[in-house]
Amino acid sequence: MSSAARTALSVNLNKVALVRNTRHLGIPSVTRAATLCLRAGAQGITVHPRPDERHIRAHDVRELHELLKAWPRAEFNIEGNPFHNLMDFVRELRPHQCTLVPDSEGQFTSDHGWDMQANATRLNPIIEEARALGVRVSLFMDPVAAAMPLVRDAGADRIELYTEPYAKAFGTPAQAEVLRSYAQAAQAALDCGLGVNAGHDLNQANLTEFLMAVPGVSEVSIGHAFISEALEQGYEATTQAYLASIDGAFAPS
Ligand SMILES: CC(=O)[C@@H](O)[C@H](O)COP(=O)(O)O
Ligand SMILES: NCC(=O)COP(=O)(O)O
Repeated sequence: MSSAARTALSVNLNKVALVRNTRHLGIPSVTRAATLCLRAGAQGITVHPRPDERHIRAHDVRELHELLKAWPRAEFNIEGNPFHNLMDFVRELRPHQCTLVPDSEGQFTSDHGWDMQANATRLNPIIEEARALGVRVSLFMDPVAAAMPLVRDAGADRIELYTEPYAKAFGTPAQAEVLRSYAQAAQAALDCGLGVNAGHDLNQANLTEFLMAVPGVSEVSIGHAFISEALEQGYEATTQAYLASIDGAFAPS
């Protein structure tokens, strides 16, 4: 195993809640999904409580916060737009990490990072408030190296690289060039003293090559593919498969 710090797996449970919400029966259970993934070795849980509550609802966030008290080594990451409902959860629950995402209220899914030229000034007090509450702050970002000093100057602790463009390029001739942009953005973030997270459309097929190419990834948050695969393999086997994919990136070459 290389000396590089191992990337943590944070399982995003949005899609468990999405299925749960289609009946008034409370199943599949979000908290049971979290328990099974944590038992299998996942290092964290992520949720994105969108304002329209299409999937994760406020009670899910509170129930997961309570559940995670029994898992002191696991982290709770709450994602959202800080100018919508995210800060209410940050102030009430003080999760280990909040990830600020520039989504509109009705957006189909997250599909871009912050424009720091346009938003750094209004983000700074939000970031300072969350950090004063003891919450690590990560900004959802496109892989643009030149933006990383602006993230640092805004006071954030980490970035989360938005990885859908990589997922789309995976397995195509464009993969190597796209990966270079992620590696350069990650290195620029590290050079600014920022931590590096990554997420969106990562899966068992594309994760290892991403982590082998992109330096210093502290955490990957994975949901849609993970839950899709868990429907077939189960939570335990799926968690173990992702942990093995992460280990594969750090195995001696
Ligand atoms: C920010 C991001 O890329 C994802 O974490 C996001 O949570 C996906 O949201 P949906 O699950 O609503 O597509
Ligand atoms: N921040 C990314 C995340 O939490 C899950 O994204 P996805 O795997 O559902 O695309």
